[in-house]
Amino acid sequence: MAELLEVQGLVKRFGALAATDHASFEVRRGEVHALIGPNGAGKTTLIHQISGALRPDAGRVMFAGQNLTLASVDTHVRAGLVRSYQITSIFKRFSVLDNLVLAVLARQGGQRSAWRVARKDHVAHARAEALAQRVGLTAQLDRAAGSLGHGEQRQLELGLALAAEPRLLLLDEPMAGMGPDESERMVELLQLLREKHTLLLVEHDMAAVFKLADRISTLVFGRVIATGSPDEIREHPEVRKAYLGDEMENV
Ligand SMILES: Nc1ncnc2c1ncn2[C@@H]1O[C@H](COP(=O)(O)OP(=O)(O)OP(=O)(O)O)[C@@H](O)[C@H]1O
Repeated sequence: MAELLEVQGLVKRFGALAATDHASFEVRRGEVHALIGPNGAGKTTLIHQISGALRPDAGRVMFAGQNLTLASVDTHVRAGLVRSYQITSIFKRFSVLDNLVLAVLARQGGQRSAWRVARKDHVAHARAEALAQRVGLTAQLDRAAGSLGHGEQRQLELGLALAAEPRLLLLDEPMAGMGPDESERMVELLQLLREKHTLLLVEHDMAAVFKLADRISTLVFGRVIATGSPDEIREHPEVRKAYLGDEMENV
């Protein structure tokens, strides 16, 4: 089966407002899938439901054949569905290396004997260094995480998410608050990550989305009105009308 994630008719109501209103789309194994839409369309609410942070009122989340609709965030992470960009997960006074080591150890779970702990520590350090290299932070290993620039902190968050060995990585606005250089570096990094991971990203930076995505889903008023290739989405009359008029001029 090509689909890794199937989002089926997700509904989330806040009082009278349906923030997601029977939203459905699928993410295929190995693709970069972008979720776009105007402010308030329900993108974050949808990502929260997919990652397990928010319980849907109706609908289903199927991941690799497993029904995760009502499962906890931990269960999602164990299944390989991991959300990045949780700035709180960085220990700002700890070094980059220590942050990554902790993330690797958290993934490995508890072991008892001192010999095992020592051996695990050695392996964890090696993994942490490899992760730092994957996210472009090898030169920053000993720096306190809180002293990193904004873009570098986002790189570290990616490294922390990768420590969980995700099959699907959810990225909520990875370019937010970045200048053009930092954005470009993040696009390059995501291009590298796509070789090993399926990515689902919510992003307002349309240049980045159209550069990276294999397929794009457009959310308007809580519903997915179109899913398609970048060319199909660019030309889609409803998408242009609802969202992309101004945003699309340069893509
Ligand atoms: N906890 C909440 N309680 C009440 N209303 C909420 C809550 N969370 C979101 N909403 C509302 O649900 C709608 C969808 O919000 P959401 O943040 O999911 O949209 P979004 O597409 O991510 O927007 P943006 O692009 O601006 O981040 C909005 O009208 C928002 O005000």
